[in-house]
Amino acid sequence: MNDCYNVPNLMPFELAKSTLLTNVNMITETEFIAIQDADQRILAKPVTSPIQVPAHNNSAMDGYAIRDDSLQAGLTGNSTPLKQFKLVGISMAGSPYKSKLGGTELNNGECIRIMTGAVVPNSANAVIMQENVSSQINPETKDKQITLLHPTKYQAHIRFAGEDIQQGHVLFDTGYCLKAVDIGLLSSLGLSQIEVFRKLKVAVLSTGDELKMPGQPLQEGDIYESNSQILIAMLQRLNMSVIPLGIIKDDKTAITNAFIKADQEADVVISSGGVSVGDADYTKEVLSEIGTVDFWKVAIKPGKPFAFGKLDNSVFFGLPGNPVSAAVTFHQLAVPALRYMAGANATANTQLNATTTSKINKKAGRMDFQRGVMSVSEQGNLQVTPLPAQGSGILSSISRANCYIILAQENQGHQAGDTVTIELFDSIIG
Ligand SMILES: Nc1nc2c(c(=O)[nH]1)N[C@H]1C(S)=C(S)[C@@H](COP(=O)(O)OP(=O)(O)OC[C@H]3O[C@@H](n4cnc5c(N)ncnc54)[C@H](O)[C@@H]3O)O[C@H]1N2
Ligand code: MOO
Repeated sequence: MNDCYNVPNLMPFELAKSTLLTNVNMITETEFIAIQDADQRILAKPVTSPIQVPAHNNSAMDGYAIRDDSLQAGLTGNSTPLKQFKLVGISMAGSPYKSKLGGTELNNGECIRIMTGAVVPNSANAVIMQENVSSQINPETKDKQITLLHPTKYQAHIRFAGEDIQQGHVLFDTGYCLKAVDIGLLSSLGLSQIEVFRKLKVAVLSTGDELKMPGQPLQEGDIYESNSQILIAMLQRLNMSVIPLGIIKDDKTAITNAFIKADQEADVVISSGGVSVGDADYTKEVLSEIGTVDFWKVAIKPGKPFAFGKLDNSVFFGLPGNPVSAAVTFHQLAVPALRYMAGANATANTQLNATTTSKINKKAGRMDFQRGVMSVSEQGNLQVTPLPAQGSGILSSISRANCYIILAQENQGHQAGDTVTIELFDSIIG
């Protein structure tokens, strides 16, 4: 029975997480990059808008910009239907209206043809969709004119200069992690480069004599390596520079040499396996000999034998070998620290209440991150189905999950129908 209730010296999860954050440093080096390369990069300086957006009043519709001095703010439908306007010119996107004499404004009773996005003259006080007018030649003056088929509102369909972003406005603070639409926003401000923190360099290695890379034949007792594949994928989603160091044998000298090499190349070294108390578990021993162990063993399940420490130049995370334990400890403990080191603002994953559809087994002693499938019941309520296989070696179970069921350290399980806390998988693990 692997019951750790009576095992002393297990650090509570929240304390482990906060200890990690207070024992790592944020990188200071920054670089200028093209905005096309800025997705998921972390800002090293706030971004302030150099211009106002939109730069000019412009039309939200294809149609006609009119000047009707009887239109007023706050009144609706106050332009008489069948009112007529003399057509004096055209404003296209990128080519504003100019009269034959070079004027850019309208007189009362005049209109121009206008396209979506084209500059609206300051003197115009509404844009009319072309579907809502008829156009004809004035029989007396022979001028081209339009007739409004419906009343219009004051300033209808005009997008105003600066209504999106004011010049000088701080759009993003230091530590903001840019996403795809933000790149478009930066481009809309005319910014071609931004200053970001350089990428964090993270070395990943797996320890274990039994481990083989996919593609190699398995001898008796061997298994295919999976932890580093999970970690590398998550690090890539975090947009960090990964240094893959492969599989290291359960040999103290080999592990020592691998840790020293990793420390020379990376800001962070992450190993998995060999961190428990078995005869071939050298991770913690080597860490204490060539670096320091800040803490070892956390009161969480899966992932109890998690080690955190420092090497000469880098921070060290020793993850347990069981694949689910490695994935969960990386996600729950290492990721917040890595994000902080990379310069990113803290984020919290979404936690919700849900009804469990089946019994949840749990002994007091360690905080559980059970794996579940969140869904919406026929009645429209949030529910969670705990996955039947919660073993820390069962990868297929976490692969099917879309959330954690979070059970506090002293919690002793639940009956079907109870309300539990779930945490939705984020884009790093999910
Ligand atoms: N006497 C005790 N034994 C164990 C304890 C304990 O407290 N006392 N803790 C258990 C818990 S909890 C965990 S978690 C594991 C963690 O052990 P290690 O970190 O030393 O991991 P290993 O023994 O090296 O491997 C465990 C398991 O995982 C497989 N593995 C390892 N690396 C990989 C990899 N890269 N890819 C896929 N699978 C991997 C390995 O073959 C083992 O099956 O210790 C318990 N024991
Ligand atoms: O219970 Mo271990 O912590 O298997 O992951």
